[in-house]
Amino acid sequence: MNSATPRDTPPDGVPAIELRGASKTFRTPSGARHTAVRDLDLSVAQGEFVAVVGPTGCGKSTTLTLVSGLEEPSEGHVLIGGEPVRGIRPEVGFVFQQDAVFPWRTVLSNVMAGPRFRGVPKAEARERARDWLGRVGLAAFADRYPHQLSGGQRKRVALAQTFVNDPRILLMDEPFSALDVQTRALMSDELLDLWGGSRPGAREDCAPPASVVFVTHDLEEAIALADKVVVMTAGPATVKEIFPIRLPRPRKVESVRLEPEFIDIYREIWSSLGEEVRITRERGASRVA
Ligand SMILES: Nc1ncnc2c1ncn2[C@@H]1O[C@H](COP(=O)(O)OP(=O)(O)OP(=O)(O)O)[C@@H](O)[C@H]1O
Repeated sequence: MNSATPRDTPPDGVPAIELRGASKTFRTPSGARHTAVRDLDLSVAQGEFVAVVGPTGCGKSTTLTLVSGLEEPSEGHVLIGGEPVRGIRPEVGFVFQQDAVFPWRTVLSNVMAGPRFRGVPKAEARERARDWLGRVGLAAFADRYPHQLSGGQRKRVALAQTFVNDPRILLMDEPFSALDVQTRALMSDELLDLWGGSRPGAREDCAPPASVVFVTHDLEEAIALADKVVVMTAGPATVKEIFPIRLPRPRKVESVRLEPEFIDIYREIWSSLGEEVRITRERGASRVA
């Protein structure tokens, strides 16, 4: 990460993100109440990479929305660095499935937009944007417009757009799910490089890595990327089980998934997750019937 903007990190031992008994109930258009998340306890340590998996519609995105400050919990607490979340915070970065680009701006201008919005002078913002475009392999594409890029290249722009702001917290909601399988694996490796490039011992001049919450439907992706995998229950979501992933880093997703240890942990997590997927399917079937 860019060492030009040192970030405030919470004191040692304070979790980067904490949800305590968090619940979220929405009012639907018909006026009914729908609980998306209930009594959720989750803690993400500083610099930790946490993947969240759960059946479709269970409440994973809602959980991210609570951490982002876009929504407030109906009950319970959401803390960042030990402080209650009130609104969107500048140290939080997002990457979603959809691209969040200005179609009328060049790639460089899109990557500069975040720092400019945060008050960074134009020349410095341009220099930082160029640096990050280089790191994501798009130095030669700075003057292109988003529609002139492939899906994988647009995702790289999204990563540059996010990392250029030096986020302390990184929230990712199925960021690679629209990509083909090979591009997806490549992007996962690139994400790990960008995130872990500043891990202690790797580059001592840089800030510690961001704390990541990565929502995905893909259990292989979750295990390959994360330090721990959180399995959510069928909706309303709460934490069912947490599995530490002790596969060594640095990892390459295509090779790590062939390790016997990977296959063992996959089986173990799937026996927990599969049950929730079945419950969700059965509910869907009984609603249709
Ligand atoms: N603003 C809202 N108003 C009403 N209901 C909502 C709102 N946002 C989400 N929901 C409902 O809350 C539940 C959880 O939604 P959420 O998007 O968090 O699930 P998810 O696990 O991310 O789903 P998926 O895996 O399909 O992406 C769903 O039933 C959804 O319809």
